[in-house]
Amino acid sequence: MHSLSPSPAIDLKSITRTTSSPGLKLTHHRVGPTRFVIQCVSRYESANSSAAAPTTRFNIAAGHVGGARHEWQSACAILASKVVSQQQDTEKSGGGADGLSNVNGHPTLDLVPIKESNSYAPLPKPLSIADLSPAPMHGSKLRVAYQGVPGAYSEAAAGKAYPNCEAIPCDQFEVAFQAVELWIADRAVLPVENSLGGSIHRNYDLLLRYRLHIVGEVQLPVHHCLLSLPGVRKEYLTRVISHPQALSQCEHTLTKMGLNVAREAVDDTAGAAEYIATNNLRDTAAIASARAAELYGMQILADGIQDDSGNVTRFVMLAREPIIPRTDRPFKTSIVFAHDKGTSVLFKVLSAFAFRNISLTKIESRPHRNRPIRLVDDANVGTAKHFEYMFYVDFEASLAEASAECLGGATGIHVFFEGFGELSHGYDTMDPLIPGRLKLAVNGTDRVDQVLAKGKIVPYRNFVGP
Ligand SMILES: O=C(O)C(=O)C[C@]1(C(=O)O)C=C[C@@H](O)C=C1
Repeated sequence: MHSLSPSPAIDLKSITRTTSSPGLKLTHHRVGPTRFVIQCVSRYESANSSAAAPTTRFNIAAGHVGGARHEWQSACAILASKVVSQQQDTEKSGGGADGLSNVNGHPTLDLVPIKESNSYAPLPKPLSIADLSPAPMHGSKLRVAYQGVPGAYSEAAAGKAYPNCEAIPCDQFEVAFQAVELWIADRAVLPVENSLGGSIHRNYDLLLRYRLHIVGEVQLPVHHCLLSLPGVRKEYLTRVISHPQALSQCEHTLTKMGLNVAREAVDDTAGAAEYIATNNLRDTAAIASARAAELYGMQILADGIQDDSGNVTRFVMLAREPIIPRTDRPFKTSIVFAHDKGTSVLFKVLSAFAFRNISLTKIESRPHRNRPIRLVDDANVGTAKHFEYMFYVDFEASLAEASAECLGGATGIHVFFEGFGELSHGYDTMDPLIPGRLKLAVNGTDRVDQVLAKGKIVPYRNFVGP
């Protein structure tokens, strides 16, 4: 599996255009093969080095839920100035233009002409009021980032969440977060859990690192197919590749089909199909959607191979701005907290919800990044007694409702965040209280708002079923 770790910051480096893989034989022409690739530098933040680490490709093929590629080009207007300034930095530092003008063998998309070193650098385009509105910046379509390539379930989820949007594929979850933060995309739609495979922890962790807000959710029934190159029979297969969630969602069915062959994890389901088509692999099958079969010229060897016909994935819709909590319709709210007394007081915290008749719809725990282990002998040193966690809780109430608003105040328990990771990317604990931040009280005496501004709250839009 291709992943970024540990938590690199990604800077835009260049924008290039590629054409479809030469080996790929498409049997149709629905998807134009041009793809824009934003190349990023992953800056690994270690104590002794801020050196640029290996580059990360940021794939953006425009508009597969709708929208034309040239619109994407204009959508990059603001980014273009950043690209150019970074190019010039590189040139100044002796890096030359090679790495930028020829990335992975692909010619650069010259969005902005590169000037001679003695000419004026292009000034950044000033933001206009339109740039600051939550509406799409360029053109009429909302641009929605998702992880994967066209044909991925996440692309379908983006289309379900925002019909007629321009879906923007990203090669990693983190890139989708970055795309929204950098205004390349207006929204991101990312999976957080599946009814068979469980939570997608990576996205829970990323929610804490980035300043995006959950503004809604969609549920997508996931119907898997087993795909191979045309003419390939099941008996020829030595390997099945797919996204790890998809592999786990089909495990029993594959075994029942007698496919006791190697399983290999790749970044996304449709990417697995694309990989097989590109490399003409006749011994490998992919688990992916029927749409991926169509896009990459694959045959469907078996349909509906998920272990449970009710296989559903829940995706969150992310935006730069939170929605304002209201009471005119049912709301769902999501919070994440750690407790200074540790995990042992979890029951007390949760009882605050029970006392107010607020239903919890999900609780998820993740390791506490800053204090993963609590030492609890007399001096609070010595033997590790238990692990510490952060808790993600979804509950059915709007923060505008009195019951939820006074939630923290009534717990009498000090619930707070201790800065998570890089504050520049995560939540600034010194931020003033803004709508959408949890108001939790501290033992009745402290200034509630100030302390509770440390809590992160991400309200959902009204929850509507699948
Ligand atoms: O690979 C894809 O097609 C995805 O959209 C990713 C993903 C996931 O991350 O869980 C989404 C839905 C399915 O459950 C399987 C995979």
